[in-house]
Amino acid sequence: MRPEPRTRVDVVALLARGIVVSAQTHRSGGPLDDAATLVRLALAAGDGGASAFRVASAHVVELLRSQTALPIIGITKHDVPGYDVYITPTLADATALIDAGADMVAAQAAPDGRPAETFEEIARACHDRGVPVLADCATADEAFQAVDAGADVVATTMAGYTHGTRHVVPPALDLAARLARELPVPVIVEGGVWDREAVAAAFEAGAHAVVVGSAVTDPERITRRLVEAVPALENTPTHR
Ligand SMILES: CC(=O)N[C@H](C=O)[C@@H](O)[C@H](O)[C@H](O)COP(=O)(O)O
Repeated sequence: MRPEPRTRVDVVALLARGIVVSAQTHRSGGPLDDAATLVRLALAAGDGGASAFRVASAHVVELLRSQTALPIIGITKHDVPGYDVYITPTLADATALIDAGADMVAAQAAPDGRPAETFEEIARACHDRGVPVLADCATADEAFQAVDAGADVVATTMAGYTHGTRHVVPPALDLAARLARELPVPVIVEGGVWDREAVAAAFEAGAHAVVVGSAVTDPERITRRLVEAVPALENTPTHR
């Protein structure tokens, strides 16, 4: 369901004040590690009001594109030996996502370098195709550099997940608030949003949109969280 052509500005505007649902395989080889299943998860989230989707791999983008006109943020995830960057590390990854119909490409800010093209080169190539780029960042410095390199949007995705930010417990609302104050581009809160309070706090911090993944699309974690809340036997009321 290819939408009418959208400008970069249109795509960013379509995300405003929405919940973007990230439908990704959370465990490789798990029961949800299947493109058609992930697309159904995304579409169900769309029925619940998701304003856009974030999905991984050109194949999933293509399948989802055939069934929705809502904006799709595409990523690829793969390890590159010798580098920390794993979210859309190369231009070939970005190009494949655009060819598959992604409205926006998300790529990780990589302060320790990328295997081939720079973030700036990837952003320029996406812009040449009319596609905006989101920078998945861990720190304010990464976000500032990404914007200088052409990022249309920044997200707090990596805060708490890189060597230097292990102390951060997502959602990284302080980071989001600082970025919203200091950057000329919209800021997305992504990572660790599990409840309505976190959604409200993210928008309070100045978020343009909020990306929610596991809390919607990872039944293993959702279930484990509830299972862990079962009281120990001695605290359980006795039934006769
Ligand atoms: C750090 C990293 O690799 N984050 C990934 C980015 O695509 C996904 O694994 C997350 O699920 C996504 O960011 C949404 O976050 P949460 O699942 O916490 O709502």
